[in-house]
Amino acid sequence: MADKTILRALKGETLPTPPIWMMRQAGRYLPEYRATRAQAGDFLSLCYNPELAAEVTLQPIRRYGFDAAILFADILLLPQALGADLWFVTGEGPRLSTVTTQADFDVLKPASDVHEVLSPIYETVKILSRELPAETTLIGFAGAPWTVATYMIAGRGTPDQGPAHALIAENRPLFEALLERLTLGTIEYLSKQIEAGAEVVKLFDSWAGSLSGEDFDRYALEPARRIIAELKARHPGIPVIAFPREAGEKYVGFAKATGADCVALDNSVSPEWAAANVQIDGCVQGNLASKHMVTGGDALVAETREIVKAFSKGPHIFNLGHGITPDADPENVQLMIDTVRAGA
Ligand SMILES: Cc1c2[nH]c(c1CCC(=O)O)Cc1[nH]c(c(CCC(=O)O)c1C)Cc1[nH]c(c(CCC(=O)O)c1C)Cc1[nH]c(c(C)c1CCC(=O)O)C2
Repeated sequence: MADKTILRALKGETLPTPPIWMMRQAGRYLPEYRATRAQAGDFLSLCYNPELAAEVTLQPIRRYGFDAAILFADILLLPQALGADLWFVTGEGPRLSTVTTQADFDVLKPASDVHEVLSPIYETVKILSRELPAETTLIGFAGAPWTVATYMIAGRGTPDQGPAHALIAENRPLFEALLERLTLGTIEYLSKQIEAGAEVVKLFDSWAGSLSGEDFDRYALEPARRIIAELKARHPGIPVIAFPREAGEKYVGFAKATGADCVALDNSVSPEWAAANVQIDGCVQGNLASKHMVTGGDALVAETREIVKAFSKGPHIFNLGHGITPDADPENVQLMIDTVRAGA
């Protein structure tokens, strides 16, 4: 069988129509997701139930025929596997026990111990690799160490990642020890996802944009480089997508410096700029503003066409610039897909 379209794009092939999938494609905007989540009880129970997690992963594939499915899980399961407490407050978001002192750090488990908690996730991957259509690529993922550290240090999401920056200023060795534990844990976690059947893995560094200068290189770029090098040593040829969200100018050269096969772009950079400055090095993914999934109409169509056209001279995977939101209209998703597949 010819390679799946996403794998071809990741190898650097320019396709007549870009393959497409969507961040958070299994999510609350879909009535079938809300029904399965209710059946599971709550979000974390859904993540740790392999049958139901596989079911929600498959829902957007059945409804839309996306070219890729992304494993249904969360970036905060790794801290939980390292021993942090994790819970979700409805309407607010995640809460974790915090790591701000050496004593907090000392109770965390070693990276090699994460599999006990995470084994249901590997089971979900196994189910999916059996049940997905032959043409659909299975993407595994993890949070990048910096982004996961920001949640572990603050115990919640923060607008400016202030607590993590404060820890860097006050106790850099402790911050770096936490980042190191997360780097090793991420390698373990993604390695097992690949062994279970993930064909591509993606590193989500949602808060990379709050790092600047040398801190960006040390805490966003360098951990990504190490994780990618180790994964490729263990699993030769495994493609990796890196998403240093809101990296701006730092998107330039990021793939070369880290060994990533593809850089995912948020919608704060224009597709014309990114084609000239980032896609020259290889595959890019992105970058339609997710607000169009709420507002739809002519603006959605025009913007989608512009992105397809801007990236048409090189390898491109169509996606949003960030996750789809719960208030999105499922019909707008169909309109985006139809527009991409109709060509620019
Ligand atoms: C920062 C972050 C998290 N999780 C994730 C990130 C990085 C990407 C990003 O910036 O969006 C990544 C993530 N979260 C989820 C996935 C599954 C795969 C996918 O569909 O893309 C992925 C890849 C499911 C989820 N993760 C979460 C949901 C919603 C939970 C629900 O059903 O109530 C889903 C579908 C919950 C979650 N999980 C997290 C937050 C802040 C929240 C609450 C915010 C919200 O409610 O949207 C942490």
